[in-house]
Amino acid sequence: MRIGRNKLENISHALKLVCDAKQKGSYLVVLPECFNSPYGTKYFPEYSEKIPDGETSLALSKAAKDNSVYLIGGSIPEKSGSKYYNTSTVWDPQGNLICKHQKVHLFDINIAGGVKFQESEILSPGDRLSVFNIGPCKVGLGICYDLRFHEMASLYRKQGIDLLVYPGAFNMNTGPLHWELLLRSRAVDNQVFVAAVCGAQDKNADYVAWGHSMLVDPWGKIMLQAEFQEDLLVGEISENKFYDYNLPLIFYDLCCVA
Ligand SMILES: NC(=O)CC(=O)C(=O)O
Repeated sequence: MRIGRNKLENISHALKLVCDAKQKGSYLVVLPECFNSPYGTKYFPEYSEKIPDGETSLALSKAAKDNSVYLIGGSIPEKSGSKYYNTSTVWDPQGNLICKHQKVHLFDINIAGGVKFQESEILSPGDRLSVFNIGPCKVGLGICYDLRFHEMASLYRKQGIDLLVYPGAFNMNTGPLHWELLLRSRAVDNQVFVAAVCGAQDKNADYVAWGHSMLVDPWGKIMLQAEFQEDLLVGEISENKFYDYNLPLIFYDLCCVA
């Protein structure tokens, strides 16, 4: 998804994409990290909202209900009391909030000659895992930098999740080297599907996102991949996928008892 400076335009554009995704047969729709705001700590207070009473939450709830889909609303800057969080909300097809994940690992990075970013100068970290069910499919939720921490994915696996979802915003320094590597690693480590959704590239933004949203199967195979620009990817995951490969099935059983 393209993300600009106009919050209302970002929200209404996201709603249109949810509708398009439904038209293409989607049952679960995922938006990128910080989809209502430019990604930058100087923007977070102005674009932040209370959850679930803010305008973005209300719009997401209505979009989930109108389109009868499960909707992972990427993330938005959340204001809660005197604190700010980077927060993802999940809505069921009736428009109810069924899960909320506050980014646990804040993105503090300083690459010489490259990206410098310090989420912790504004944001507070979340302190818990976030799991929800879509019928028999159990989903674990993380946000961007969370995906670097294999321990977190492994804790999700121990809870029996089938799918890990990461709204994200990797950048032009870390994206080319680490995005695909980490997503495929989390999938293979844990024998689960991994879906990660990154905002589209805008070369004029302060923070230039990597794009390349991706769906990976439990064998580490890339099922779907976007490029730099906005795109709508629709894929199907099913338990039968495990039976495509003999070895992972054995590994899957081992993971279950580990
Ligand atoms: N934006 C993030 O939270 C993480 C990221 O861009 C990276 O790890 O690289």
